[in-house]
Amino acid sequence: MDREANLPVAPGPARNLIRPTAKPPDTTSSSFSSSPPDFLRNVQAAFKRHRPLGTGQSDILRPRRILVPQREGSRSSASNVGPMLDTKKSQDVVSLSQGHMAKDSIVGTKSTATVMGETQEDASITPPSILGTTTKTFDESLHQFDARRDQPKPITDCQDNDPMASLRGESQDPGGQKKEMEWIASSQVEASTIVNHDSKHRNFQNTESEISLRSDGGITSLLAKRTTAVQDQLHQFKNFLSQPATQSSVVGPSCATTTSVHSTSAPMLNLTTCSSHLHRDSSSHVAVESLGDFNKNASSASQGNMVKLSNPSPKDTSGMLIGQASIAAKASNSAMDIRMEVKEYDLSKERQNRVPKESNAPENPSLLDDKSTKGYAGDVTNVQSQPPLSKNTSSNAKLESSKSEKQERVASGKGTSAPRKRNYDPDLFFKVNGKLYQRLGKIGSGGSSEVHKVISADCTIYALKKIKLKGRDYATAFGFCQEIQYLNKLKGKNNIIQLIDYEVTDKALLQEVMNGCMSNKDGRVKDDGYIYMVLEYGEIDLAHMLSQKWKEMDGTNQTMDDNWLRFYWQQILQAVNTIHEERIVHSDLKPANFLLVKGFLKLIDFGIAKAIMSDTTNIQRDSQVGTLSYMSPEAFMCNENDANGNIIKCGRPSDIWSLGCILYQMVYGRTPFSEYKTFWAKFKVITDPNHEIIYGPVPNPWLLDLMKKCLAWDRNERWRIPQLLEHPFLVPPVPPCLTSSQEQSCKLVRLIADTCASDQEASMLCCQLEQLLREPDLETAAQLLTSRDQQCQLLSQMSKLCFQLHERLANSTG
Ligand SMILES: Nc1ncnc2c1ncn2[C@@H]1O[C@H](COP(=O)(O)OP(=O)(O)OP(=O)(O)O)[C@@H](O)[C@H]1O
Repeated sequence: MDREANLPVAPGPARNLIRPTAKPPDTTSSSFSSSPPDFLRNVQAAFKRHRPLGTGQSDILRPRRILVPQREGSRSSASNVGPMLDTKKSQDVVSLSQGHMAKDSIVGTKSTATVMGETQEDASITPPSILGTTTKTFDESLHQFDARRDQPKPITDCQDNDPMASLRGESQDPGGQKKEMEWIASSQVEASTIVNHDSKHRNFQNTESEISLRSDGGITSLLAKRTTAVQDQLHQFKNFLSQPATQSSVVGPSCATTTSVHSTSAPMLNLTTCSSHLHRDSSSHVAVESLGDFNKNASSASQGNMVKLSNPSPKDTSGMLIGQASIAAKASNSAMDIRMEVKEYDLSKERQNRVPKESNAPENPSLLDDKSTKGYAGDVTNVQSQPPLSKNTSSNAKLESSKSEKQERVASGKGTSAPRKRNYDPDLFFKVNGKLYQRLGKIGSGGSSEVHKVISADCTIYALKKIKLKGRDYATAFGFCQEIQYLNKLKGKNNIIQLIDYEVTDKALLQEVMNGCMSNKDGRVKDDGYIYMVLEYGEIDLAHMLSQKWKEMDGTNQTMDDNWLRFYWQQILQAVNTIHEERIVHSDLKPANFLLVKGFLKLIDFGIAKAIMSDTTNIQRDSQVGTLSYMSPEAFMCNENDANGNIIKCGRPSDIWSLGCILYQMVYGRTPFSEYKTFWAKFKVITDPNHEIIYGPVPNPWLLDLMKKCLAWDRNERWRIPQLLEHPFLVPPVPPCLTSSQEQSCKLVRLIADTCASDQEASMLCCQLEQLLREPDLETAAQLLTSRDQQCQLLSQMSKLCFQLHERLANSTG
């Protein structure tokens, strides 16, 4: 299904827009300049873009993209949070290898991903700031823990009765009473591992673990036997938190909006998110709620399936109970619909509220530690710790992990005897250039990569793009590395997503890219190499913003608000202008590649961008690239000969066409060729110079003109961005003072328009006529008085419009 097909359709008459009629593709004619064999060759080559790993390789050095019929819908839906929706997944990304016949063809099928406000996973979590000293203190605490953990501890199998108890927040003390969990931080655990127990397949996308930090001094041991696994956890936290924190001031004292995740992505609440409740309902939902709601929810939580977590008092120095709880193996992936909610709360207020409540807590750390040690009778590991909230804050903390895989490892003794190769769990963390980033959930996956939401040690949320190199041919890997180059080049440009850090594990490959040459053109990357890119995090992409906007307007008579359009269109233009000025052609412009970061659109995904050589204004691509619905005619025919025998090249105008498609979609809720469903139909109609794009009526004729300026079939006729930025739609001309006769004429036309308001086409004609009367020519008004031709042209335009209007009205009344 077309990506745009997922978008809400603008109601035709209600919006006073004429929907372009779905014209069946003309299968008999094509303007494509190739001869028939060439045509076939092109088309076959077009299908060759998908190169699964391990297939035959090319000796031509080129970056390639693969056709992605359907992307995984990792972004879950919900209603109440600003969503980050993965509309992009539903798009066809097509790369057409030029001049190569391919046996295997991939039809540009479209995904059926729903895009209408369906996710809330990506609502940003804004953690509270952490003082550097806090981190240090926490680190010290971990050291203390490290010292103690080596001492033998009795292991009690207190969990066997109910392995879910911990997850649900039920600790089973000797009296059998359930205890509340006072403070929790959750981390991911492999749901699929839990469910399937497939030791080979360690796909942690569907996982979630919980690490809960308890300040409840009365909690008895739940998890004592997993001391070694706990050590792993602590090591990870220790490493994570001991990383230099440079940007903690970025985040404010209030933390976290709401996050909801389904099984494919499981964002975790980091330790510094302070306080939360973990709620798991009977249908396997896990929710983390704010402390602000703690009391409110206490009663319901105590009725079974809720784990409550709260921020310890700042003065409360306490021990850290660490353990792991296994998640019941009976849970299935499909049933594992994990939902975490972290609601914003005011940390200082929270502290004020909590202090009296916890006034009974021992203030002497040693006392508490002592008590903890005694109280848990060696069943648990106690750590005198200060939580990372403030330097005066500490907690009884209990870390729980429900990673059954790890438990197995620990149980089998491997965890303790095997030498530790890594000091972090790769399932919970990414390490880029020595810095750890904790996984919060998978944002999505592109044709070649997967992108994760992560949090750094200084509590900043980033997007981490991970590209697997193994098995890819070197040319492709080379292309991936080039994205880094472009992003480096675009550093500091505020309308381009910023690359914070990166690592290419295959250093030789990166070196070659940086040197601009590639020695190993043949062969595939054998080593288990990856590219990691730490990027600014975008909250929502334009595709989903659009779908939301249309959804809001659904059922109303409104048309797309001109000011909304102007606001974002200008940002889109400026972003693309930035790269064009740097002589970079993006080649895959589409709404999904514009991300909203702190209220402004930024351009992403330079995976197939190309630099324009200094001696030419166009680039000759080795492959044709883009996403079908936004691909320019020349992108389909790249490197072919045009009617004049010139080689067709893709340059900046190709991006302008894509921008025209985006604007069209912003105005009408669908792309210009959305009615042509198959690759073939699109190919044919887009490459046909005689095909007329149908524009529905719009209240502002400048808007119509703007779309036409971008979607001119002839690339030389398309406007460039500097012109577009000055277009009257963005910079409306001061309305001229009309003469009385002009005013009279306009009134007359408006009268006619009023009488035929239900006839959209007639309304549009009236609109255009009035525009001509008000300001005769959109482009050459200045020349009008001096050019007889222009005057004649204007008159003929007017008479043409009058004639059409006359015909229209005559037909409708007849
Ligand atoms: N910085 C970011 N912040 C938030 N989400 C991001 C970020 N970068 C990428 N994404 C999301 O991750 C997904 C894939 O990203 P991206 O487009 O960069 O990958 P790709 O492999 O190049 O995709 P494709 O080539 O298929 O367009 C998209 O859904 C995109 O919205």
